[in-house]
Amino acid sequence: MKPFTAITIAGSDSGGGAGIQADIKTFEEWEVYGMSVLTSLTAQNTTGVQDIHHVPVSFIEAQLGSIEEDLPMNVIKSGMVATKEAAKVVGNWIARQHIPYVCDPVMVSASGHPLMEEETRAALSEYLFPHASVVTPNIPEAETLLDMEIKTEEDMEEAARKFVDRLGAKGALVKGGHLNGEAVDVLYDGGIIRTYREDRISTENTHGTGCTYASAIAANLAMGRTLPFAVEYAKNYITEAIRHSFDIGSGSGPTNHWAHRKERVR
Ligand SMILES: Nc1ncnc2c1ncn2[C@@H]1O[C@H](COP(=O)(O)OP(=O)(O)O)[C@@H](O)[C@H]1O
Ligand SMILES: Cc1ncc(COP(=O)(O)OP(=O)(O)O)c(N)n1
Repeated sequence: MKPFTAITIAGSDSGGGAGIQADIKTFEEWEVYGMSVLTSLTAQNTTGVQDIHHVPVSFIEAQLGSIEEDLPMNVIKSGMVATKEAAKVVGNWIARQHIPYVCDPVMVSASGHPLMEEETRAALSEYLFPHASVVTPNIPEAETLLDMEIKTEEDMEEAARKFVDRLGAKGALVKGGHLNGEAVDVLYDGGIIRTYREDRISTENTHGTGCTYASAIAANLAMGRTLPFAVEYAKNYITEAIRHSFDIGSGSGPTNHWAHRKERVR
C-alpha cells in the first residue's frame, strides 16, 4: 500500500499543541503519512515560549536531502522558519519539488513571543511565497507583511489579493481568528474570492489553531483535492478541533486533533 504523504518544515513545540507536533497529529488524522524537517526547537507550553534553539542550516539541508533522496512527497507545508538563511535554503529546495506547497508564515506565538527574526520577513517574500500554492497568514501576520491595517472583511479581501498580486503567491487564505464576531477566513486563488464562515466558539484553548489548519489544508491537497475544497474540509476540521479543545495547562490549551472522529467532518 502506498499512502498519500506530506512533509512539514517547521519548529518543534515541546508542549505538543503547535508546530511539528500539531502538523504530524493532523496528517495522521487525515490518514496522510507525515514526514518532518525541524527548523527550530522551542521550549514551550500553554503559557508561552521559554526558550528557542535554531537548528543549524546545514542540518536543515541534511534533513531535506534525506527525505528527498528516498521518500515520495505529495505536499509540502512550512511553519516556523526563523532566519533568512533557513528561508533561503528551504525556498530553494521547495522550488525544485514542483508539488503543492502550503506556507504558514509563523511570526509570533499567540502568547506574544517572536518566532521569527525581524530580518526574515523580507526573506519570506523573496524565497517562500513565490512557490506557495497558498499562504495562510493570520491578521497580525498579514498586517505586518503587507504594512496595512486589517479591520474588516473587505480589508481581508484586499490583503488576500495583495499576497497574490504583489508578493507572488498562487493563493492566499487570510484567517480571521483575531477579529471579533464570526470566525471568517478569506481565500483568493488568483481567480475569485471565497469566504469560509463559522460561528465563533467561546474558548481560550486555541493554541496551535494556525498550524493545525494549515496542515489539514496540506493533507487535503496531498489527497488531490482542489484548494477551495481543501480549505472547506480543513475549516470544518479546525472548527471541531477548537469546539472540543483541551483544557490542559494553565494557559491557552491545545486544539483537539481527533475531534472530527465525533463529528464525522471528513
Ligand atoms: N474562537 C474561535 N472559534 C471558531 N473558529 C476560530 C476561533 N479562533 C480561531 N478560529 C479559526 O481558526 C483558524 C485559525 O485562525 P487564526 O486564529 O486567525 O490563526 P492563528 O492560529 O495562526 O493565529 C481560522 O479558521 C479561524 O477562523
Ligand atoms: C514551534 C511553533 N510553531 C508555530 C507556532 C504558532 O502556532 P499557531 O498555530 O500559529 O498559533 P498559536 O498556537 O501561537 O496560537 C508555535 N506557537 N510554535
